[in-house]
Amino acid sequence: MKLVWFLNNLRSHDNQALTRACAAEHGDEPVIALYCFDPQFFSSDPFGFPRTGKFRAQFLLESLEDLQQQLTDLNIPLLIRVGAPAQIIPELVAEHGVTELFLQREWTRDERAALASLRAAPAMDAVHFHTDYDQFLIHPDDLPFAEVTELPEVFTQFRQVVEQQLPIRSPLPTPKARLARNLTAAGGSSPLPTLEALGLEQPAADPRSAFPFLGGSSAGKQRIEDYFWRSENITRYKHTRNGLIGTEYSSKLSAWLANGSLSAREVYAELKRFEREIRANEDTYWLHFELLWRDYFKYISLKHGDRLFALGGIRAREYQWQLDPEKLAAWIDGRTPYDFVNANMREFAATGWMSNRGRQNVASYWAKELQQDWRAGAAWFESQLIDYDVHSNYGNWMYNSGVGNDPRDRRFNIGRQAENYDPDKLYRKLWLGN
Ligand SMILES: Cc1cc2nc3c(=O)[nH]c(=O)nc-3n(C[C@H](O)[C@H](O)[C@H](O)COP(=O)(O)OP(=O)(O)OC[C@H]3O[C@@H](n4cnc5c(N)ncnc54)[C@H](O)[C@@H]3O)c2cc1C
Repeated sequence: MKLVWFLNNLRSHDNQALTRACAAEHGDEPVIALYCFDPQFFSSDPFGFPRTGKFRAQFLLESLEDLQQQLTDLNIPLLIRVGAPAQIIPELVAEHGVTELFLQREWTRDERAALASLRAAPAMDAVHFHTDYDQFLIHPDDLPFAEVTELPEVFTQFRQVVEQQLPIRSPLPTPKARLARNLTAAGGSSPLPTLEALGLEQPAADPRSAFPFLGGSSAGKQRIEDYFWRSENITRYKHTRNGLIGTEYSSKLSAWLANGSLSAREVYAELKRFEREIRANEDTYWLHFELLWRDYFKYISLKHGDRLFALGGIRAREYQWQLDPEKLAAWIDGRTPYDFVNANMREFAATGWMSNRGRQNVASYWAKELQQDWRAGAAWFESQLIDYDVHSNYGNWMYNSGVGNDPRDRRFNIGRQAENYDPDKLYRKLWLGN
């Protein structure tokens, strides 16, 4: 029996692990799928925040429900388990005679540790692991560097190299459906846990939210349909992307990309099709540009490993960091001297979403103006963000805190940012009232 262990690749299309497991050379051998709610990602972090908060947990449950339906259409059961993979997977191996395991390759600290514990389980000795990088736009094997250590530290240099020389692989098709009897292999699909069972409360819907979308590939594809093809707002993207209010100022694709219900390759392929069939302009190009930022932070994390989480960051810079619990609470609650910071933090607390402009400002305020431990800010984001992605979150936090890859080491003038991006105070009024 073959087991596909789903991580942040929650889709049945353009999925290397699933495609390999279903490949013809393996014949009709049963294929089963698994998602593990790993308790380490639902525990409290060192700053006391739940590592996965209610907004992302809700989005994850919706994504899994959608994935389970997609896999059912392929006659593949999706088993759901709550527990450490190093315990759950060996049990499945022993019970069902699993001989091959297929998964997306991850490299960050906690994901590596989970995999190392799994490999160490005696039951796994006879299991063949197949791992593939599947979260990038540009596959690591296609990079023109012999070693990851040769990757440029500055985004522009990275972009110039990858943009000019490199192919972007086409998305893989969804595998063919298996025989109907495969659907009941290993006892068939299992129900999802509730939010309450995960120790979280149901988030209240806020009508002001800029991210009112559901999780899952179906909703992600619908968002591409709406943002690209129906409204054609993608043709205005570069001019609207610094907006603060509503669903349309930016693509909002990040949350589906983060848990892999959409792949970066498929977004890119759809963008290229739109450019061929409707229009290509500077705005449509800019989405490609931003997807390269996403890849860049993944490569920076691949290059620097656990330095991603170090106080001195990848630059090993020494600042006089402090951590004042009252300042942390005031920042989180939106009670700072800056109404622009407060509006963003209130939006974040109420919805799990914040614009890129907001994220830059509140991070700069926390780390550069207050000089508070940037990792506490990053941890609050990790807890709260619907679109949390370990590479993008810690990479951007380092960048904005002066310990990452910003060659100019900028500090935001928050008063001026508020005037430029919220000149009529509409955004601040929306979240703070009058
Ligand atoms: C402090 C801080 C923390 C952040 N944490 C995360 C995070 O955990 N997860 C996350 O996906 N993004 C993170 N970002 C990056 C960025 O803010 C979001 O990707 C973006 O706001 C998501 O909205 P969108 O999908 O509408 O983006 P768009 O503007 O429509 O961009 C399209 C896509 O490009 C990628 N992208 C855009 N900007 C960036 C960027 N600066 N870094 C990496 N990728 C980018 C995203 O995948 C995004 O979906 C963070 C930024 C900051 C300043």
